[in-house]
Amino acid sequence: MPTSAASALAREVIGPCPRTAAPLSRAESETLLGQVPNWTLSPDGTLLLRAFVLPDFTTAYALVERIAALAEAADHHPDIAFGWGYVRLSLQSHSIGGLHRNDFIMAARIETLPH
Ligand SMILES: C[C@H](O)[C@H](O)[C@H]1CNC2=NC(N)=NC(=O)C2=N1
Repeated sequence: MPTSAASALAREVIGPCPRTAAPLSRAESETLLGQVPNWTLSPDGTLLLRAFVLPDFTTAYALVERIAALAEAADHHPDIAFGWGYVRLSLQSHSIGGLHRNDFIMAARIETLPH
């Protein structure tokens, strides 16, 4: 179950991310991670990562489809790798080469999906 903090984050609006916006600092990202505890930061702090372990290929693909629909609705898209029994996600705000609050909102929305 998502935490209530994750649910609140999931309801925030994903807004524009100007190229001039500063990426979140590691400290800011670590604070937001508290609201999406299944996610981790890449070592350089520029990516927000999540791995799902699933029973088989069809279940993994079904989750990918749900994530893709959410991403299209939000116009904010994770990189997705999947195969038999796994889905791996990587989020970044490409225009700034790092993390923005939008990435954490998207992560929280993904946590609301059944899996
Ligand atoms: C024009 C369009 O809004 C942008 O290319 C969007 C699309 N989806 C995106 N997804 C992600 N994860 N980061 C982005 O910077 C991004 N930019």
